[in-house]
Amino acid sequence: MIDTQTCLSRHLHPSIDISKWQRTVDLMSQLFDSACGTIVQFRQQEFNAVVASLNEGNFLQRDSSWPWEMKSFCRTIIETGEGLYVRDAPNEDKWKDADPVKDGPVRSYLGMPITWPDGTLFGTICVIDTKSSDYQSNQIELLEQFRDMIDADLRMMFAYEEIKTLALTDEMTGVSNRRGLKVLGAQRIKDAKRFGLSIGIAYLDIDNLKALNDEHGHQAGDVCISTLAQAMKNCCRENDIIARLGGDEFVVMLLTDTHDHLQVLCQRLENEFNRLCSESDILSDSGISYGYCCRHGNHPISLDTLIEEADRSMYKHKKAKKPEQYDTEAQ
Ligand SMILES: Nc1nc2c(ncn2[C@@H]2O[C@H](COP(=O)(O)OP(=O)(O)OP(=O)(O)O)[C@@H](O)[C@H]2O)c(=O)[nH]1
Repeated sequence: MIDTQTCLSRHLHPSIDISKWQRTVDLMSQLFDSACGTIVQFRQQEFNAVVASLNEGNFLQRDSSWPWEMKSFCRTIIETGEGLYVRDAPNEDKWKDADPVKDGPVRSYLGMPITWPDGTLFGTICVIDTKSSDYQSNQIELLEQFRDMIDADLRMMFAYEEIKTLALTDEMTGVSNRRGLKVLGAQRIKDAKRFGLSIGIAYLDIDNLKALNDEHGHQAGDVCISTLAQAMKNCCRENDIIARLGGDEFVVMLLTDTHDHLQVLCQRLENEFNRLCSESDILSDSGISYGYCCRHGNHPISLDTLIEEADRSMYKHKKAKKPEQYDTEAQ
């Protein structure tokens, strides 16, 4: 999901062509013969100009901000959710004492609300001038067209994030899938190096899931898999990456400063899984095997190698639990 509180002028979104927004506001100032065309985001009690027209004489710059508390035209649009046209602000009782008029150059304002696809307000698109104005209805319609274009871009941004989430998330459990782990994990490896920490991988595998499927049906197996995901969500920190690699195999990737931390975490995960399973008749005999590995961020190592190592460590644990089965298989 998209964070609608992210400042778009400082954190450009890959789905948005900001040069198109810039061209739009430049055109606005030309077509309205105005001092300023701008697209403004409202977030965290603050207004921020995502783009501002580059014409000479524009008093507003990209990334300029002003607070909600200030009496501003954009604030009125956010409060009412409707467009606003003020032709001659110094001569209108309601506007003559507004800060941009009283202490600033603003004489005329035409603005419309821009809406996120979930219905909340993104901000405004506006034409601001240092002289009074008398725009015609087709000019107002033109601004509505520009507004619709920006609304459509925001819909695209939502869709992009939704598709990205779907591509990187395991549908059944809501944790990352293997692709998600690769994308998020690459950043964690960089972080480990930068902060002088170690990367830890814990590898978890459900015991005897096949038998559970055979005895109680595939749905019971699904519940068991989801229960392990839940146990991991309950025990891990927000910054840890939880991923389902496939089937009944999961990993947690985390930054840590001690190897011992991983043993403690795995033990906690096992206890939590057992606790959740003990609440269900079908899952009461379920268990997990785990293994882990840890490498300092300064030692270049691939995520795949770390996962393989943690998998081998898990395999040892599993083999120790049921040596007969694994020794027979090896022969
Ligand atoms: N219900 C369910 N079963 C799955 C899913 N994905 C994989 N499985 C089954 O989970 C089983 C996992 O196999 P293994 O890990 O090799 O075997 P296991 O029975 O868990 O035995 P050990 O790991 O040796 O303890 C297989 O029978 C798969 O068919 C799933 O999404 N849902």
